[in-house]
Amino acid sequence: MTLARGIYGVYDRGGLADDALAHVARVLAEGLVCLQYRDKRTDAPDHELIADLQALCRAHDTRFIINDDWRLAAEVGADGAHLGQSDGDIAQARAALGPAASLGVSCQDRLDRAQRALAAGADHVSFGRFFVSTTKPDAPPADPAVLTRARSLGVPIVAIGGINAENAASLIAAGADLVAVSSALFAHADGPATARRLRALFARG
Ligand SMILES: Cc1ncc(COP(=O)(O)OP(=O)(O)O)c(N)n1
Ligand SMILES: Cc1ncsc1CCOP(=O)(O)O
Ligand SMILES: [Mg+2]
Repeated sequence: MTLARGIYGVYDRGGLADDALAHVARVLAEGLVCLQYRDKRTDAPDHELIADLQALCRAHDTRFIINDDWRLAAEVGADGAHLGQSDGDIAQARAALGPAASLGVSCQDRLDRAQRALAAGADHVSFGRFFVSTTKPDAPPADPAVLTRARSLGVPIVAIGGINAENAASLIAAGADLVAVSSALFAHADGPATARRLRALFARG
């Protein structure tokens, strides 16, 4: 299913003091296209938390996406998965998740990676990081010009990395259809206000 333009939330387990579901609900109430569950702390998925997040997403008409592990995404009936360059086989993921699933792939600043991902079955591609990220400090930097070049691919383009309400406009202007945001939404008390401001950027067209 094609992702609409807007906010792509990344709920990162490691960045949160606790699993503040009430905060997540307030952010979702501002209108997110999708929410990714990302947990780099353990290989053992927290099924209770996943179920809670999934239920919140359903209630807010937000697609629920699992990072790294397409098997887990299939097992819990998520709406999709996000795979990095070494997170498994994209064609296998598409076959397991079905044609309606949202399947995204990280391409850093490489259009050739995006082309390969789309040929293998991805339906959207992600570039970045564009700004310094506390969530993934070692992510390699990318130039926003890649977003403009990626428009030629004709699929939803996601930008990620250190994005907040102050710096997102430049990435949207460069060609991003979605901004993937973690800490500015989920590790700060003003996350709901940030979501409101980000949405307003997309409403401008
Ligand atoms: C929307 C989105 N884009 C990129 C990433 C990064 O994925 P990856 O390169 O596999 O790194 P990890 O997030 O797994 O550390 C992402 N998660 N989401
Ligand atoms: C997963 C990931 N991949 C590149 S940057 C990043 C982290 C995004 O989180 P934040 O919005 O807090 O920088
Ligand atoms: Mg990954």
